[in-house]
Amino acid sequence: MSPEVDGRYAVLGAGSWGTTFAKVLADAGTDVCLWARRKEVADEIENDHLNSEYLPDVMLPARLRATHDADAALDGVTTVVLAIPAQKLRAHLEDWRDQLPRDATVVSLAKGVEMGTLKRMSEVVADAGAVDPGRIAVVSGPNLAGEIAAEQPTATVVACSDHDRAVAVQHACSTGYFKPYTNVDVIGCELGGACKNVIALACGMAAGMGYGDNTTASLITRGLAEISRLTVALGGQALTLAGLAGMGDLVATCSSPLSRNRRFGASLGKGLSVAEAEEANHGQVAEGVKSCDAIGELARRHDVDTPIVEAVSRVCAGQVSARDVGDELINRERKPE
Ligand SMILES: NC(=O)C1=CN([C@@H]2O[C@H](COP(=O)(O)OP(=O)(O)OC[C@H]3O[C@@H](n4cnc5c(N)ncnc54)[C@H](O)[C@@H]3O)[C@@H](O)[C@H]2O)C=CC1
Ligand SMILES: O=C(CO)COP(=O)(O)O
Repeated sequence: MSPEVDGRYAVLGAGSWGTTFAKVLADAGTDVCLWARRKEVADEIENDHLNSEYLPDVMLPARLRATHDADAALDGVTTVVLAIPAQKLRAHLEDWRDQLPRDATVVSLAKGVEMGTLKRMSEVVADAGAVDPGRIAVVSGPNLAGEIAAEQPTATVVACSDHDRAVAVQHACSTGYFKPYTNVDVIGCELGGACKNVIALACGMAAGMGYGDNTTASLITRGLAEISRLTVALGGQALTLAGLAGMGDLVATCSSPLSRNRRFGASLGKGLSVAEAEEANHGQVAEGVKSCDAIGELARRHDVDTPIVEAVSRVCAGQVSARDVGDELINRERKPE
């Protein structure tokens, strides 16, 4: 049975994207409660309609409720939205598994691949949360939280193998500034979101070294080729990557100074160490730094060539400088496009 379009939502995770997505839901008229790991963050959102740490300039809608109590947030919901960093999702889901309502749609916002298991986020949700894959949706697209929180027009993709569930989430998060499309290709949408973070690191490195738009465009386009090959090898659709969750997100993340992954790469390109780059990102997550190894390993296991991902992994592991790896990439074997 498909859920009600106007059901109750819990958003778990009150960082930049969780808070912004909860605002989108509230603005769409959806009944939504946001769970924050820290009590003071929940209290500030509930009482002052502000998340000063992640979105200091944004007044949140009064109808958006917040709590530090996950049980209270999950009570009676039809849809659970997970806005936790990729590598932390499993541990949280194991805690929440028994509280997830049996028929609820579970939506993953995270863009990553789990280290060690090499699982996509929907696979982690199925596994750690004991959720049937037909109930799992992902939201992915060119969605820099700060711009959406400022109500700048943006499109996205809600992907679920159960089209009715995708449509229900689409309706619940449609506003005058946020336009969701549906797709049934969960694999393609997830890989688009996870892999573009790694390509954004590469673009950041190039920018940090002083290179301009030709280098960025070359990395975006060859990155898209890597992501498309991997997606097809894993059973997704190449065409998905021509859409919002592929090219769309690559363009936004690889070009924007707001992207944490691009900023992290720029720090490395300027010669900072990984630890220094982390500090420069003020503790905010740059998912590609962790996911790059898992994506590279996934590609090797499926015999897919991903030279940019491999290059980024080696820089993030401190094995080689961004400049040396750039030279290696440009001097690779010449071949047809
Ligand atoms: N910020 C953005 O523009 C977008 C982010 N995403 C994805 O959404 C996911 C969440 O990202 P953001 O909200 O931006 O991250 P963030 O760094 O802004 O916030 C992370 C949130 O997770 C919470 N959290 C819960 N358990 C945690 C733990 N064990 N360790 C660390 N943090 C924990 C933090 O308290 C915080 O509220 C990521 O996978 C990211 O790639 C996707 C689209 C846009
Ligand atoms: O996923 C994002 C935009 O779509 C956010 O990118 P960053 O995590 O690099 O900021």
